[in-house]
Amino acid sequence: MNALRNALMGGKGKHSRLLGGSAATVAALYVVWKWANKEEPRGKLITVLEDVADQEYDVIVVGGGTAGCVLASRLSENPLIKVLLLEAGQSGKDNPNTFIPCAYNKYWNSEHEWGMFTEPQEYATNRKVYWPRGKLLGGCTNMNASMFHYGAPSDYDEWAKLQKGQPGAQDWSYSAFHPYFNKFEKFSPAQAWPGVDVTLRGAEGLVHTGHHSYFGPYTKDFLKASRAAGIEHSDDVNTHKGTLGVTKGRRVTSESAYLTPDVLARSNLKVATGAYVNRVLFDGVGSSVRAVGVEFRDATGAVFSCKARKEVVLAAGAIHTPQILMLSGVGPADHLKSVDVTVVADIPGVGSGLKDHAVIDTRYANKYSDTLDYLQPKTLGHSAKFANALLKYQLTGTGPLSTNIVEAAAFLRSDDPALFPPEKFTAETTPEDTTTGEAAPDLEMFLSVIAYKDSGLTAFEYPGEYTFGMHAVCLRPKSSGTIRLKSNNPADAPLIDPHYLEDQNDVKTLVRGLRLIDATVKQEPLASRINHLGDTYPDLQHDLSKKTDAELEQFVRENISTLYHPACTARMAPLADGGVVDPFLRVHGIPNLRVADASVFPSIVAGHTAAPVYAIAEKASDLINQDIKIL
Ligand SMILES: Cc1cc2nc3c(=O)[nH]c(=O)nc-3n(C[C@H](O)[C@H](O)[C@H](O)COP(=O)(O)OP(=O)(O)OC[C@H]3O[C@@H](n4cnc5c(N)ncnc54)[C@H](O)[C@@H]3O)c2cc1C
Repeated sequence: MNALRNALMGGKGKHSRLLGGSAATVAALYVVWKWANKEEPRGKLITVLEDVADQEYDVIVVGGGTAGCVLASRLSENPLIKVLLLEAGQSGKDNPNTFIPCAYNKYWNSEHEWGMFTEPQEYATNRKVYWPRGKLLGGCTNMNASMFHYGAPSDYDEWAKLQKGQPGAQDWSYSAFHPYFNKFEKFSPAQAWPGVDVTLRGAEGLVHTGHHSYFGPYTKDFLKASRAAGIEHSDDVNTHKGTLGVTKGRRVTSESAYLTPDVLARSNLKVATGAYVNRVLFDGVGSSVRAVGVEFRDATGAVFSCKARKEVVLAAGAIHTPQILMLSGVGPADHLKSVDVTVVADIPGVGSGLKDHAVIDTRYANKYSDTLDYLQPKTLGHSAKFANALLKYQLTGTGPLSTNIVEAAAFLRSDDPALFPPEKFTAETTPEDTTTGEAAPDLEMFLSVIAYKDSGLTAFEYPGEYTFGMHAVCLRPKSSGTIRLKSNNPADAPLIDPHYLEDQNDVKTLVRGLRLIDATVKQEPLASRINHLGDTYPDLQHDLSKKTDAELEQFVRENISTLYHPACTARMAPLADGGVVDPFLRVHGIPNLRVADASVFPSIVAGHTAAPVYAIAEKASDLINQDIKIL
């Protein structure tokens, strides 16, 4: 109940007030009443850590996020395997910020979010960029934008190639890995989008996907304007060309999909929340080092441990997995020594190779009052609209609150001559081809149902009531960064340094993205939407076409933000190539320590990252089952 009240009234975040006005309060009370009458059983989550400490398990999974819930659920299907899942956060299942698709930014700066910022970014005017990450069962699937995307097939063929013939390498090629996407997915076709080939999509999985139930007029205009700008339409979310949002009205998280009450009732599975893992414990030296357990703490700092008979699997995400590895003595020896951590295995690639999708956000004043600015009410009119939307959502699970904020997106190539004709775009402004194949993108463009700045953390200057945002994403960044330890204290957040825009190619790609945004908003029917009263506001970008490339570059450097897709910090690759795990996801030299989350991406996919993480976790569960041989 508290969670619902916090969500509606804005929680702790300084810019997270969602509801205001008396009409909205009536609706909120109604929702509270409905809510009080429909709580589901929570299953057996363990919050007193003494209840799981000092015991032995076959497999300990560290981090109950996107991948961790899949692993715990799949591994415990075998009643003979005793599994422990340790998650720092709490359950997100009953939190309205989780299940209302558009409410995810209400988690920003809350107790359920890690609240991290990057180091000052040298090539981005020394700004620290906010990096929200879920601290909840289900991890970032509680707060992602629900855009469901397999990524380009050739991205996975590249993954296989980067393994350089190690055993198991070919199992990561798209044809071999694709069944794991199908395994987790349950796709619901929609009449309005007949172009999806359902035979390529999963039908029996636990994660429900489909076209979004809310699709506003501004998004229809975006699709028409995109076509007029030369972008081909695609009904299928999972080609390189076009994509539309996902779940129907209610968000699916890896917790809600995989840790159902039936799964939690299994006697061989324990799921502990509020458990912060400090480090992996080892036995042996040199080539005989084995993971034998983990040490963890509760919120008061009390320390516990437990033993792993067979394996420890790290699934703490692309920031915390390398942190835990390094705190455990697995990482670049020089760095570990510099923070007084005893080296167990010198693996230079740990925490290196960090990639993220950088995004540049632009803002437009909307002439019509149909965008969803009232999700962050500024006026009484907004509050009344919000109350209506809330009521509709509660009664039907549909309507504006079921938007995922980004209802459509385009995946493109920055060297496409149809979009960037050579007579207008010179060879020197053309980014190098960083894609994995002709049918793979390096640029994404999308429209948001409300304009925002800095992931919504800071307000922008424009007093008008209705806006929309346009955004461009660099999908194949050449810049690459690091996760490093600040100290050997596990409670210290790690140092995040993505080196945004260090490589000029990323800047060129984003400048092209801005040119494309400009060309698209100039097409009808989007062009007619723009309210020219906003032309003079510096925080709106109505004037992109008047800017030189140098000015656009400066705009990119001053405003770059994250699309929240960090990956590649414990890469699957040969040790000599900076790899951390082999194609069986085993840490090089420590065969019973695995990693299964976004850290292991050998290279960043040119798309959204949740789907490949689900698929990795499904595959990892099979790999572990095959190896530990408990029949
Ligand atoms: C705001 C936002 C929007 C996004 N939008 C999209 C989108 O629309 N589509 C898409 O495909 N992807 C999106 N993503 C990215 C996608 O959700 C992530 O790439 C993916 O969920 C990462 O999964 P993971 O298992 O690697 O990590 P996570 O899901 O982050 O899981 C890691 C888990 O480990 C826990 N943990 C960390 N440290 C410890 C510790 N020491 N002890 C115990 N537990 C620990 C965390 O609390 C967390 O639950 C978005 C992400 C965010 C944050």
